[in-house]
Amino acid sequence: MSSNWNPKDHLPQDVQQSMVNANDPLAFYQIISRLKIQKRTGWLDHDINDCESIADHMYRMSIMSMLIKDPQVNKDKCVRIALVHDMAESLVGDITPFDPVTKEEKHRREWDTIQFLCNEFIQHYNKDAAKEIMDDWSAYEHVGSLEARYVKDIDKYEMLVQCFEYEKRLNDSTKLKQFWSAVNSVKTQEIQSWVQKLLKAREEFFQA
Ligand SMILES: Nc1nc2c(ncn2[C@H]2C[C@H](O)[C@@H](COP(=O)(O)O)O2)c(=O)[nH]1
Ligand SMILES: [Mn+2]
Repeated sequence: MSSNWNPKDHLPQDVQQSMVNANDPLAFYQIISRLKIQKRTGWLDHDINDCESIADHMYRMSIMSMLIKDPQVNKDKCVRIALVHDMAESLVGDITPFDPVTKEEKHRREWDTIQFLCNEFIQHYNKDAAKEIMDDWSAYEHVGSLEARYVKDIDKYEMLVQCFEYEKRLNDSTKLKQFWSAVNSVKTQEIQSWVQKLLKAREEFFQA
């Protein structure tokens, strides 16, 4: 059953729709600044309070996308998809698979939010950019292209690299074990090869 959750109710205090100015994209930039501040819930739920932000996660994903070797893949498209895929979390927040929000409700909130950002903010300044961002976000959400498939895999891989970094800091290979089930979600051969190398590095670290 969907709630009455609405993106308009979650705008930052200093940003209102009334501030939208066709010649100034500032209001949108103030909304997405939330991504730089909002920490990733999965780590907070495991008491890692000085953890990465949503923007940190998307930044490293975009760099990882630049290193894809598969000649069939448009890497620039992957970089774009990586940079927009969690943009709706600026208003929705970072919902984990363990939060009491159904997949359908999470999708509805994120879909309503990306539409809101594109139609009520970005479009007034740059119509083409609004369409491109909407298309790139939708490609990720529906895994609508080979590029989206790679970015879905890199989303999980980046999380696992971050997980290993926290495990090394804590010198603990059990506290964050839950995250490693994501290994099975990685479908492309190239990113799966990155995952296997990561698993080997983790095994060696905790065997030493
Ligand atoms: N507690 C867990 N949290 C998890 C797990 N897998 C992902 N997550 C977290 C990571 C993010 O905070 C959030 C969603 O990430 P997206 O990049 O997909 O938006 O969910 C897990 O196994 N356990
Ligand atoms: Mn993500």
